[in-house]
Amino acid sequence: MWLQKVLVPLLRLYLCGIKVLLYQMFNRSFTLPVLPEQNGRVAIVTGGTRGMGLATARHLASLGMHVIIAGNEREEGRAAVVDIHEGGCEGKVEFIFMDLTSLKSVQQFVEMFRARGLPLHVLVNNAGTMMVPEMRTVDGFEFHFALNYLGHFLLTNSLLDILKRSGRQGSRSRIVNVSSATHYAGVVDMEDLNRRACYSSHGAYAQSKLALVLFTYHLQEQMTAGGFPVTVNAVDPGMVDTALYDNLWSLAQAMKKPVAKTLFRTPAEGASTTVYAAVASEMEGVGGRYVYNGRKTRSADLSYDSELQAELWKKSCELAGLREN
Ligand SMILES: NC(=O)c1ccc[n+]([C@@H]2O[C@H](COP(=O)([O-])OP(=O)(O)OC[C@H]3O[C@@H](n4cnc5c(N)ncnc54)[C@H](O)[C@@H]3O)[C@@H](O)[C@H]2O)c1
Repeated sequence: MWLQKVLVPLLRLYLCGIKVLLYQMFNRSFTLPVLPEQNGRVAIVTGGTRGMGLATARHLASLGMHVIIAGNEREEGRAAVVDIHEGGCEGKVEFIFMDLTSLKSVQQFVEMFRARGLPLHVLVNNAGTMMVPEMRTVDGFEFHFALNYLGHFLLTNSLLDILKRSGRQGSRSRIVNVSSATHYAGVVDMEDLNRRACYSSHGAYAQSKLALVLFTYHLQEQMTAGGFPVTVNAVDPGMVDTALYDNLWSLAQAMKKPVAKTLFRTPAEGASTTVYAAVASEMEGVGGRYVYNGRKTRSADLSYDSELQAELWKKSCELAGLREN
C-alpha cells in the first residue's frame, strides 16, 4: 500500500519535474503575440496576490481589463492592487477576499460579485498550493483537493450563468484552469478522493491537477453541446520560481535553489500561457485544450476518459452541494 500510494506518486512526480526542466533547458519561454485591447471587459483571477496570479492580473489590467483579484491573503491582496496601479496599468484592479478551502467563502465571494452586477468575460482559476502535510479543510476535504480543484469547481459553476450571458459568438467568455505537468503523474482515486487511506502530498497535488484537466474537458463538452459562448482550457505554465515550492522538504529546497535560478521560468514567463489562453485572438472559439508553452499539447491519457470525467463531475456536484445539470 505504502509503495503504491506514497513512493510511486513521489517518483512519478519528480520524473515529471525532471522532464520539464530538461525541456526548459533547451527551449525558450513562449513569446506572447500582440494581444487585443480589453477595455470594458472583466476578469477574475484567483490567487492573483503573488506569483503567476499577480503576473496574470498585471498583464490583463495592462490591456485595459477590470481585474478582480480573489484571494485569502488580505494584506498581500492590497499590496498587489497598489503594485499594479503604480505600474500605470490601463484597467481597474481590486481585491475581494475568497478562501478557496471553504465552500461558504466561495459562495460569499460569488454573492458579492453578483451584487456588483458586472459581466464576466474571463475567469482564471489560478490559485493553488503544493505538498502541504495532511490537513483537512473546514468542510472536511483534503487540502489540495479542496483548494486546487473543488473550490474552483464550485466557483466556476456558480459563475457560469454570468459567463454565458457575457459571451457572444466571436467574443466568447473564457475559463482558464491552471493545471501542471504533475497531472501526468496523477491518479484520481474515486473511492478515496480525500486520500484518507494512505496520504501522499505528491499524490494529492497530482490528483488535484488531473482533476482540473478532467473538469476542463467535461465542462467544454457541456458548453459546446448547449451552444453556449464560453470556452474552457487548461494551461501548464512549466516550472516557475514562486512561493509554491515553499513546502518542499529542506533537502529538496536546498537542491531547488540553484536549479531555480538557471532553469525555472519567471512568474511573468509562466503566466504567459495563461494570458494567451485568456485573451489572445488565436484562442477565440478554441476550447477543451491543454496548452503548454503556447501550444496545444496532449494531456495524460486518463484525462480523456469521458466516463471518469462524468463520474468526477457527479461526485464533485455532490461534494460541493450543487445540483447536477
Ligand atoms: N510554480 C510552478 O512551477 C507551477 C508549475 C505548474 C503549475 N503551477 C500552478 O500555478 C498556480 C499558481 O501558483 P504559483 O506558482 O504562482 O504559486 P504562489 O504560491 O506564488 O501563488 C499561489 C496563489 O494562490 C493563493 N492561495 C493559496 N491558498 C489560497 C486559498 N485558500 N484561497 C485563495 N487563494 C489561495 C495564494 O495566496 C497565491 O496568491 C497554482 O495553481 C500552481 O499549482 C505552478
